[in-house]
Amino acid sequence: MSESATSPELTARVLVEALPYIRRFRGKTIVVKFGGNAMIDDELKVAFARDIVLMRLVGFRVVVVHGGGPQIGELLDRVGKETEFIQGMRVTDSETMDIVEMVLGGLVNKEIVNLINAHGGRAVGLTGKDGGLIRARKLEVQQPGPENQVPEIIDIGHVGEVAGINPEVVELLESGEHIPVVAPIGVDEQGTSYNINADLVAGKMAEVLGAEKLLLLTNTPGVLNDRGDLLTGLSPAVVNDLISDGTIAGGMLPKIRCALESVSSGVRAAHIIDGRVPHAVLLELFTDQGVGTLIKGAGYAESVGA
Ligand SMILES: Nc1ncnc2c1ncn2[C@@H]1O[C@H](COP(=O)(O)OP(=O)(O)O)[C@@H](O)[C@H]1O
Ligand SMILES: CC(=O)N[C@@H](CCC(=O)OP(=O)(O)O)C(=O)O
Repeated sequence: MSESATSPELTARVLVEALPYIRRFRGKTIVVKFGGNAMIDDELKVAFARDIVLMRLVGFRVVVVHGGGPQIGELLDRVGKETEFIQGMRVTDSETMDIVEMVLGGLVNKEIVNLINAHGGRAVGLTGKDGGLIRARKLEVQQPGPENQVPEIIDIGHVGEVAGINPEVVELLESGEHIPVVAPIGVDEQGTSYNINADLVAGKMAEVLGAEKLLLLTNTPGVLNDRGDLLTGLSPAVVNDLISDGTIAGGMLPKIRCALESVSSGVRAAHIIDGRVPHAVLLELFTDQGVGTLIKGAGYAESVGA
């Protein structure tokens, strides 16, 4: 249905049907990760911004964490710098780190803030440096060697993982009904900057804030098997098998790992959903028509009445 194909009756029905979902999630924290690959279409970006504004206005405590991989790649390309990924992580030397910081903390962060504000929200952009939000440590990447040999640890530069999150600044913004928009850059005790995969930041943010839901928007319908079927209700054992046989690879690795970790640390549910579908966030939150891959945590309630 196109956005204009509505009638007053239909609008009223849709609003009434949304009521139980609004009651369920009002006052609860929803962390939404907006992936770089779902962020390249202007209309989708506007639909996303409107979804976020609506969520906040009906009383959900929404935190946006964004990526920007394709946008970083584009600028690196323009300046003639090659880039490489190892296990879904961008190898980041000092020069690349400067570009990452400019693109994520500058261009991408401010574009999202601007869009949300243009549609009536009150977004405030942050990197992990602001208010000491994200403490990082260098990520150790293990490259599996031949059988029975100790895996080799390889250095991929300024790539970090989350050592800690200080949620004070986010809580302060939320209490003023602002929408925090977080770029995945962290800093260690020495003040060194780190490029952190945005999925990892979103997962930890959801854990620390005790989120009801973690929504990871990406550019596929969810986790797919080797025949391209959508998989859902995945357990850690099944995920490990899918990683071992290479079905889950590349950018899906950090996504699925952080989804599993977040639900085992108290987040009620993590969803990997298709950000190319207009209003994917609203479809997930306000309807029973689950989209994408759902990973349930303890205490996940199946129905809105629960
Ligand atoms: N089993 C899988 N199911 C779905 N996507 C997969 C799978 N394994 C690898 N991928 C890849 O992971 C990509 C999503 O990760 P990524 O490109 O990092 O997205 P984002 O920019 O949204 O974080 C998909 O486009 C796909 O190419
Ligand atoms: C270490 C690492 O790989 N960092 C990512 C950060 C951005 C990101 O995660 O963007 P997407 O969500 O769009 O993939 C990068 O440099 O691309």
